[in-house]
Amino acid sequence: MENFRIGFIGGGRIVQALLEGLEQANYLQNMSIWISCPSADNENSSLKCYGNRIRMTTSNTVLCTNCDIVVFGVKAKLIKSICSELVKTVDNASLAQVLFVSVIPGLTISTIAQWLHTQENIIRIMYNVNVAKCNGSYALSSSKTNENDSRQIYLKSVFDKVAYFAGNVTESELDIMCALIGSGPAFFCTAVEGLADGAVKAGLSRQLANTLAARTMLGCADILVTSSKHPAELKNDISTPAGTTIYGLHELENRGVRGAYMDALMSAFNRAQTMADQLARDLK
Ligand SMILES: NC(=O)C1=CN([C@@H]2O[C@H](COP(=O)(O)OP(=O)(O)OC[C@H]3O[C@@H](n4cnc5c(N)ncnc54)[C@H](OP(=O)(O)O)[C@@H]3O)[C@@H](O)[C@H]2O)C=CC1
Ligand SMILES: O=C(O)[C@@H]1CCC=N1
Repeated sequence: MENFRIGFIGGGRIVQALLEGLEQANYLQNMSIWISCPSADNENSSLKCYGNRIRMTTSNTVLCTNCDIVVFGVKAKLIKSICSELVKTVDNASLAQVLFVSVIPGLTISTIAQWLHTQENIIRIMYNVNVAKCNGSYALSSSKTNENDSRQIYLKSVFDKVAYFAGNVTESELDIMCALIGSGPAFFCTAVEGLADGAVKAGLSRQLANTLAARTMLGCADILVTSSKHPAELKNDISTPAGTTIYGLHELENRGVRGAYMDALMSAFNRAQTMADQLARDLK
C-alpha cells in the first residue's frame, strides 16, 4: 500500500494519543507525518520526543502543501480561519488533491467544503484517547467516492492499528459516536473516581483504591467485549440474593445513575449538533 504523507493541523491531546498508539504498535516509523501548531518551535513541546520522525511547522500552509492527507485536530472555533488561510495561500488545484479529515464534533462536511471551496475530498473521523494503548474505537463518515480513495483506505489501515472500527456512518450517527466513544472515556473516569473515593472513605489507600477501581472496570469491559454477555446478565451474575452488590445497586438506582448516563450521552450529542448549527450559521 502506498505510504501517504499525513499532516495534522494541531498537535494536542487527541493527536498525541494517536502517535503514542502508533509508536506502541511499531508503526510510526513506517509513516511520514507532519504536524503544524503555534508551539512547533518550542523546545519544551511534548512532541519533541519524536525527534526527526515527525516534521513540525508553525505554518498550516507548509503542512498542507507537503501532505496527501490533512487532519484538522484543533478546536472547532479555529477551523473557519484556518480554512480561509489555506484558501488564500494554497492554489485550488493543490487543495483538491488533499484528503481533508476532521475529528471535530458536529462540524459537517458541507460546512468545511464551503470554507475550503472544495467538494468531494473531505471526510470525518471520530476516535478516542484509548488509541494511546492500541485499544481505541473509531468511526468515519465519508461518501462512496472517498470510500474507494486510496488515501482513505491508507488512513483506515493506520487507525486499524490502534482502534476498533465501528463503521462508515452518517454524520448524525458520527455525533452519537462522538458522545459515546469520544466523550465516553471521561464519563467512565467519573465512575472510577467515585468508586475509588468510596473505597478511600471506607479506609483503603488512595493508590490502591484508584488502581483497583480502574482494573475492575478493565476486567469487566474485557468480559463484555469478548463474550456475548449482556451487561444486565453480568450484573445479575454478581448480585447474590440479599448480598452486598444488590444493596449497592439499590443506591445507584435511587440516584438514577442510568438516567444520568443517558442524559450525559444525549447532552454531549446535542452539544455536537448545536456546535454544528452555530458553525454553519457563521457561513452566512
Ligand atoms: N481530546 C479528546 O479526547 C478528543 C478531541 N476531539 C477533538 O479534537 C480537537 C482537538 O482536541 P484536543 O487535542 O483535545 O485539543 P488540545 O487543546 O489538546 O490541542 C489543540 C491543538 O491545536 C493547536 N492549535 C491551536 N491553534 C492552532 C492553529 N491556528 N493552527 C494549528 N494548530 C493550532 C494547539 O497548538 P499549541 O499546542 O501550539 O497551542 C494544540 O496542539 C477538538 O476539536 C476536539 O473536540 C475529538 C475526539 C476526542
Ligand atoms: O469534548 C470534546 O470536545 C472532545 C470531543 C470528544 C471528546 N472530547
